[in-house]
Amino acid sequence: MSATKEFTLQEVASHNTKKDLYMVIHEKVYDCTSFVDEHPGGEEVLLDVGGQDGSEAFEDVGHSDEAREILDGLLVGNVKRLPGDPAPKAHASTSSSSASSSSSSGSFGVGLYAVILIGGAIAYGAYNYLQAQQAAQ
Ligand code: HEM
Repeated sequence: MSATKEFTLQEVASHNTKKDLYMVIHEKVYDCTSFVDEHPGGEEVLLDVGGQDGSEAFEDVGHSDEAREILDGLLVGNVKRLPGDPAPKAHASTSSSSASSSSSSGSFGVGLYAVILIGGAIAYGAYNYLQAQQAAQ
């Protein structure tokens, strides 16, 4: 396997049909033609990103290690960025979105505790008040 071949984005973009399907994932070029019919997620999603950068789509699904091994087998080369080409897609989106979702669930947990504590304090205060009222009679 020659993984040293370089493809420009324009070259990758010309391989965008079911019978000839390349895609870029994390700056590497993969020939997915033989895999289209076998993809457990269906051929449609692969054709959608055919000839383009599928890094985000691939990572958003949270593919398994097995999927990454299959990907390794489809490698045909590296991306050659020319001046004026769009910058590589950031990989950070998955980690930042998971961080923000975990922090928001964290603050929900704190809010829940606050509601329980304040509710408890009010109930305790009301109980004491009623006791004092009864004692005064
Ligand atoms: C050549 C690149 C790709 C390979 C080798 C690949 C491989 C796989 C494999 C092996 C699975 C089974 C579950 C797993 O092991 O994670 C899977 C599931 C899936 N893939 Fe991909 N995939 C590729 C690209 C994509 C892209 C670009 C998308 C776009 C959204 C996608 C969407 C999905 C979805 C939605 C599933 C879940 C199917 C289900 O569980 O019903 N895949 N893929």
